[in-house]
Amino acid sequence: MATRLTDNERAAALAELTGWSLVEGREAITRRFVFADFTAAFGFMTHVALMAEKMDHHPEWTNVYRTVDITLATHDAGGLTGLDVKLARKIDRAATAAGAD
Ligand SMILES: C[C@H](O)[C@H](O)[C@H]1CNC2=NC(N)=NC(=O)C2=N1
Repeated sequence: MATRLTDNERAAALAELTGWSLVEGREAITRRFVFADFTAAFGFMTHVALMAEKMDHHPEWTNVYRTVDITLATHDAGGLTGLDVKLARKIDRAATAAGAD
C-alpha cells in the first residue's frame, strides 16, 4: 500500500504542482479546472476517468457545466501519497490537452 508523504515531501509536491492547494482541515489537494464548454469538460473527465481506473487511484470530483473541481487523497492511507502527486500531474497534462483556461 502507498505510504503517506512526509511533511517535507508534501511541501515539495505542493511547490511543484502549480494550481493545486491543500484542502483545509484534511490531508488532500484540490484544483479547479474551467473549460470552454461542457463538452470539453466532460471529455477531460472521460480521459481522467480512464487514467484513474488504469492507476486504480480515483479522484473525488464535481462538475458544473464547464467547471470541474477535483480533490485528490489516498483513502487507504488516510492522506496524501505519491499516487496523488502522480495523478495530479497526469490530470494537469489532460487539462492542458483539453484546453483548460
Ligand atoms: C481496492 C482498491 O484498490 C482501492 O480501494 C483503491 C481504489 N481507488 C482509490 N482511490 C483513491 N483516491 N484512494 C484510495 O485509497 C483508493 N483505493
